[in-house]
Amino acid sequence: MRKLDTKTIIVASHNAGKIREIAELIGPLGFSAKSAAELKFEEPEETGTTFEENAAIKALASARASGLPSLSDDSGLVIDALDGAPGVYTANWAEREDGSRDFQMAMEKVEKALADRGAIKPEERSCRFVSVLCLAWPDGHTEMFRGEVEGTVVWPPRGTQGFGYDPVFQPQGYDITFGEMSSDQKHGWRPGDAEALSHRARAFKRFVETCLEA
Ligand SMILES: O=c1nc[nH]c2c1ncn2[C@H]1C[C@H](O)[C@@H](COP(=O)(O)OP(=O)(O)OP(=O)(O)O)O1
Ligand SMILES: [Mg+2]
Repeated sequence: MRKLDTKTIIVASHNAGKIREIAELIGPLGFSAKSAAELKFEEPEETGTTFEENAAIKALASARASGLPSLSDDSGLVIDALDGAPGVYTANWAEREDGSRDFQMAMEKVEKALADRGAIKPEERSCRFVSVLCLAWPDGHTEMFRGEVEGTVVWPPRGTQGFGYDPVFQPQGYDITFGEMSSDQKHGWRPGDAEALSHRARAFKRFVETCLEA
């Protein structure tokens, strides 16, 4: 296992919501973070069939382009009643013909798929958000960190905070969705805390414990 040996890190993402969340998580740790989007790096094709493969593709592309350690996130919503869909294809479900994204449409697709399967009761709508963070170095070394948070798909969508599918995801043990949470609440973690809430904060906590702490 390799420790992070620079104070500059590239966030290997083009998703503004994710970049903001990773910047919030990393901020208190004293790193300067720049994103692949800001640096105008080309988006690599996500040809993998697992979160790990896609996370590695993105982190390695950014590490090679920048010459700096790069942290990617590959994430998605895994719904039991849909046999794990949309899973690694969570972003694709939001894609329109012209390549732009529409998450309102994506959430409606999810709801239609669940209704078609007769999944109406909360216990029939169990799901989890998964985040795999990959830290890659320019020499090709990688470290992976996975975080998951269990929850339920709710309908209609609630809340205007967060991004993506947040308005339809209600984490287990809460009566509000990620869309109704402040980002601090959604992370549920600050450096030193023993627990985190979101999939991304849970994976990030592992990254901190593995690559930053002595
Ligand atoms: O906390 C989250 N709250 C709501 N929705 C989320 C979250 N985390 C992932 N998601 C959904 C939306 C995203 O579009 C897709 C991941 O797709 P994924 O390919 O990993 O990310 P992306 O294409 O949006 O950005 P990029 O690949 O440049 O990092 O799952
Ligand atoms: Mg992507």
